[in-house]
Amino acid sequence: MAALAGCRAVRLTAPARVNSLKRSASVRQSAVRMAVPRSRGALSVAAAAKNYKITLLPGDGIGPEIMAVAKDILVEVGSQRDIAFDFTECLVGGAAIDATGVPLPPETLATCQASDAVLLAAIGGYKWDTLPADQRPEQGLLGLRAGLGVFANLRPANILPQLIDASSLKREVVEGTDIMVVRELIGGIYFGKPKGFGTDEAGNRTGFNTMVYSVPEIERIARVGFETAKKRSNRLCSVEKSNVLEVSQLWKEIVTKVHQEEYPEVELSHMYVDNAAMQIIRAPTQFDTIVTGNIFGDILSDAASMLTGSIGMLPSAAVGTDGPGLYEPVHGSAPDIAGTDKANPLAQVLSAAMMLRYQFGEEEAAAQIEKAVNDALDEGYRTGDIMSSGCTQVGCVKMGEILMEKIKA
Ligand SMILES: NC(=O)c1ccc[n+]([C@@H]2O[C@H](COP(=O)([O-])OP(=O)(O)OC[C@H]3O[C@@H](n4cnc5c(N)ncnc54)[C@H](O)[C@@H]3O)[C@@H](O)[C@H]2O)c1
Ligand SMILES: CC(C)[C@H](C(=O)O)[C@@H](O)C(=O)O
Ligand SMILES: [Mg+2]
Repeated sequence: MAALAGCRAVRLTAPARVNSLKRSASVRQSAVRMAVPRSRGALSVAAAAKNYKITLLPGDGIGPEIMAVAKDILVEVGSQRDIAFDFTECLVGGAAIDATGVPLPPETLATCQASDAVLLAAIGGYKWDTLPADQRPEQGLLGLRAGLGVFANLRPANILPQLIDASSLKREVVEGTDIMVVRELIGGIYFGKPKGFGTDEAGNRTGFNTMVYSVPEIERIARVGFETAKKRSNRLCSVEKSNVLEVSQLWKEIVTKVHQEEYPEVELSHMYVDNAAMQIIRAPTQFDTIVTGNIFGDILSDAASMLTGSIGMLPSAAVGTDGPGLYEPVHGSAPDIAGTDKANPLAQVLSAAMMLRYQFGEEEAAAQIEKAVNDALDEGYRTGDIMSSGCTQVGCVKMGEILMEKIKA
């Protein structure tokens, strides 16, 4: 491909297999029809049975360290399964600001939009913290989510038995936790207008944002919530603040309508967000699937992450009705440990597994990666954030090597 400013093509192709029939292009799938891959190409013969175009966005802080691990794992799994990945690395966030002056260069967005999936690490850091809000690295991430139309963010928080002792809560509280937060990702207070700074009648400076949702925006995320719940234990909890906010009153009304008209078989409950934050800590196993708005989902998914031992364990998938999804850890760029080889790469690696499963329907490849993670934990390997007594502490690079051994075994 032609070199784009801020983007670098890295072609990593699996060994040739002559005479193999293949879907020549990659497969995509929609948010709601996640289990049903849709072929975009005709049958033909080529080097690898499948070829997926992936944009890699290492970003800032620990991003490049954890992305390196995930990329190596993908290449190895791909070569074992006759899958070729065409990787293109692009700049986003602070790295893009430094190189181009903006957090989301047009080349980066165009490359992401033209790919089959986007794997992001994290953006942000101290260096850019003093920039005006509209020029910060975080705007790159918001622009990317909006530009890809990925309105549904699936953030699973399930406790792995090996990590129960790494949770800050008691074993009997967290054991059995398996929550899926379905967070609306491209609306609500993050994107509502008007927003900005002003002056009130008394001459005081003000800052303001608008939390707004339209009926179609609520309907589409509600459907993802119900579909997700149906594939799990058929229970959906809609979280809002309808005792105070009009936007939440509409949210509750529309979720209830979609339930009655389209998903009466799913058990629906409603909860105020402040209570939900408390209940997630008090008794997390009461939750199965949660559907909520942008900012509430941001906060609740960080809270849920600590049930599992560390935010360094939690992957996520952001999907729209069609086109490339965005796969990223729930955590940020962890500037406090960047460059020290202390980062836990597992959320990034598990995000790559989610990409294989949700975007491409590569269930076996995804499960192979998840098993490698499980095996490494079973053998007692831990990064610092999930360390418990009796385990072996390793850095990011070493954890990557251990995963690679498991994948190759
Ligand atoms: N999706 C994203 O790119 C994303 C998400 C959240 C925050 N951020 C940005 O990241 C920067 C730092 O934000 P923050 O400190 O509030 O949140 P953070 O998630 O980066 O870090 C919070 C704490 O968790 C630890 N941590 C996070 N990920 C870890 C990992 N993989 N392994 C080990 N420890 C890990 C960090 O060391 C830190 O102590 C900010 O600029 C913020 O805007 C980006
Ligand atoms: C960095 C920030 C814009 C982002 C968000 O608020 O969505 C982050 O906290 C997340 O959870 O992905
Ligand atoms: Mg967050």
